[in-house]
Amino acid sequence: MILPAGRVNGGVAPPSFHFFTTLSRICIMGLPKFTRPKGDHEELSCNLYVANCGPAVGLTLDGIASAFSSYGTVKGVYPADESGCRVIVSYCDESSAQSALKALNQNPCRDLGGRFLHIRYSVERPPCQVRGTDSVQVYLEASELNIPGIYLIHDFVSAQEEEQLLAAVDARPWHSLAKRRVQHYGYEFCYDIRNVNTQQQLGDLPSFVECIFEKVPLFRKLHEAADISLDQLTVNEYPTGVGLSPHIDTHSAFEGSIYSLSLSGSCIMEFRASVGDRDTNNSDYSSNFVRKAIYLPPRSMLLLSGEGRYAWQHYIPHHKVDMVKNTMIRRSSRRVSFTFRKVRKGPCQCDYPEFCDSQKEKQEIGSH
Ligand SMILES: O=C(O)CCC(=O)C(=O)O
Ligand SMILES: [Fe+2]
Repeated sequence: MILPAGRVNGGVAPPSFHFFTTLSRICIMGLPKFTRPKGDHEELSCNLYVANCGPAVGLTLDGIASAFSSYGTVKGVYPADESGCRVIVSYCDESSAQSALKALNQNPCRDLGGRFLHIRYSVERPPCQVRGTDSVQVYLEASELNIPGIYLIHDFVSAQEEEQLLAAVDARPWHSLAKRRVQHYGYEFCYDIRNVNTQQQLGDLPSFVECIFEKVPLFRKLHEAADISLDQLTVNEYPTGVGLSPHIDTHSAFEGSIYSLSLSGSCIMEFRASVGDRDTNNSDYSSNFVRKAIYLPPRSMLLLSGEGRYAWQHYIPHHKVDMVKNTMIRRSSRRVSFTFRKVRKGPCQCDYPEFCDSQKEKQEIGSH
């Protein structure tokens, strides 16, 4: 089923929705109006910045509000950022905030399971940040992204198929990378050269992926080249909060269509493309890039093709909580993705030479 805009995960609340809140009252573009003070600034305020506290450490915003209400009337509790472990507690008056800070800062909080809180008076976020320099609009539908060649189908596999696919990979050996685990089928992907060794075939893709292949033609309605034969599979297992650095899958390694199925947990995937002059000394994610993001719920299948595959970098931010349409979605204990690709046998001849290692190589040889 392809999901209509405005619903998350088929309208069914995933477990992480226990931890969501509406931020629109105090947020602009997803960033709260109040933030952590810089240095040792200690000016009395009705708003407290509370660290080591929030949905990512198992506390609900309601539970936090209730614990802080012992010291005065709490107007609201809001995520301070996307980490899920820092909140703003807003009181009606400064004296309540002062009492709470004195009682709870660096002390175990009995009403929050004995948790040690780190509390400061909060300050107003500078106006440039309130405008949201680091926030990026997260869409639910690929069509809203407006990047040619990117498609998403929700509920691509059933909950039962998801369970079977996870059981199948969990019964096989994982290979540990620094922050996540992987399995490779068909051909091994070598991270040091960001390419595959085409001389070394690992065998056919395993039979447990047949239920996925049967449904790939569903993409034909969206994209005419959808029935390409895929021969390489990388399974990634990301623990909570682990993401993936910005990259374009090497053109010379894989052909045009890349499919990625999300299982077990959700994440947001961001896309970025450089605009104007690129400042090579500035590696800041938000500088000189146009950025867009899409929410990938469990059981959804993403297709990267054309411009979206060849010219846009994709990556998964390292967040424990994703902000989606003013809703906080806590990442679950793991996300497992199945990325299917077709190994390229000759050089890439795409229309994006600027991003193409095959065509750059040719230019370099030509200029010698
Ligand atoms: O986990 C995903 O969905 C994406 C993986 C990916 O981009 C890659 O392996 O190149
Ligand atoms: Fe990728």
